[in-house]
Amino acid sequence: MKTFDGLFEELSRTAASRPEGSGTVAYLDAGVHEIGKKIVEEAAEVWMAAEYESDERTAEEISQLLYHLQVLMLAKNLTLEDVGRHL
Ligand SMILES: N=c1c2ncn([C@@H]3O[C@H](COP(=O)(O)OP(=O)(O)OP(=O)(O)O)[C@@H](O)[C@H]3O)c2ncn1[C@@H]1O[C@H](COP(=O)(O)O)[C@@H](O)[C@H]1O
Repeated sequence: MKTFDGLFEELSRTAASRPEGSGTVAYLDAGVHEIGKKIVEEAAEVWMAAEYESDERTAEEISQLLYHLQVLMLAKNLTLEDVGRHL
């Protein structure tokens, strides 16, 4: 099972190596504005799933929101420590 920190390490490597066909690279190239729109979309999907769908679907939507938040962190060169010190 993947953890939040483990995914961030993986995405950091992906951002540095820029493998062919990576969705993460495509989002990073699209920029903060597009990543931000994706975060708002995924947040709404989390809300709708929590109200009207199963726990499994809600967990899936939460995973997608967490992914897009991490992509934004990478786009802004923010580290886990930058975020963690506000928790
Ligand atoms: N965990 C995720 C992940 N969660 C969500 N997403 C992206 O978020 C999208 C889900 O959003 P939607 O439900 O709106 O689906 P969609 O309509 O197809 O969205 P769009 O791609 O059109 O924006 C997916 O299509 C992926 O592009 C993710 N993309 C990648 N990962 C993981 O990130 C790692 C690196 O991925 P790549 O960069 O693609 O190699 C791998 O371990 C992947 O499993």
